[in-house]
This record gives sequence, C-alpha cells and structure tokens, in this order.
Amino acid sequence: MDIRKFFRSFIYAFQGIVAATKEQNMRFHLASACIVTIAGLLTGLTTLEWLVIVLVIVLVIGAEMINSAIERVVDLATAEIHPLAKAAKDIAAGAVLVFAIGSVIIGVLIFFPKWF
Ligand SMILES: Nc1ncnc2c1ncn2[C@@H]1O[C@H](COP(=O)(O)OP(=O)(O)OP(=O)(O)O)[C@@H](O)[C@H]1O
Repeated sequence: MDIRKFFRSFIYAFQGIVAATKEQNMRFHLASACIVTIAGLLTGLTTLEWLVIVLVIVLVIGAEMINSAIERVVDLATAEIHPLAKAAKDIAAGAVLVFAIGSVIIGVLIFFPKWF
C-alpha cells in the first residue's frame, strides 16, 4: 500500500471539505448543526439521541457536499441551458431538502417532548 498516496487523498478530501464550507448553503447547515449541538448540551440527551443527532447532521452535510459536487460537474459539462442540467441540479438539491426535512422531524421528535 502506498502510504503517501493514501495520505495525499486525505489532504484532497480535506481540501474538498474546506471548499464546501465556502458555500452559503453549507454555512447554513453548519450553523444549524452548531445550534442543535448547543441545544442538545443544554437540554441533556441520551447516548442514543446523540447518535441520531450526529447521524442526521453528517447526513445533511454530506448530502449538501454531494449536491455541490453535482452542481460543479453539471456546470463543467455544459454552459448551455438544458433540461437535463436543470433536472440534475434540481434533483440533487431536492435530495438535500429531503434530508433536511427528515432532520427537522427528528429534531422535533427528540427535543419537543423534553421541552414541553
Ligand atoms: N445549465 C442549466 N440548464 C438549465 N437550468 C439550470 C442550469 N443551471 C442551473 N439551472 C437552474 O438554476 C437553478 C440554480 O442553479 P445554480 O447553478 O445557480 O445553483 P444554486 O442552487 O443556486 O447553487 P449555488 O448558488 O451554490 O451554485 C438550478 O437548480 C436549476 O433549476
């Protein structure tokens, strides 16, 4: 196994994370994740609840990163207005929305019974 190549791929992946954090949507997700984490610390969650919260946060952020990557590939593939380009971008954005809606529902199910 080429350790240097393996280590270099980590650096590229880290560069990808840094590039993604420059996007406005990603900053919104990161801010939301911070707020949920602080709310969780103040509220007091069980280990299982933290597992679900962490899972949901990484799923939403991961989905947003894949969405950003798809946007770039589409832009690279064509500068023209094309229904397939629109569908690819809209479906990828829709996937993030599905994850985000699911995470809000999970957040409500975890936090509301503790607050009210
Ligand atoms: N080449 C294209 N052909 C047809 N429709 C497109 C094309 N590019 C973008 N669109 C439409 O415009 C919308 C916005 O596209 P855009 O590339 O600005 O992405 P965005 O969601 O605003 O992301 P970001 O601002 O992070 O780049 C897309 O969701 C899609 O509906």
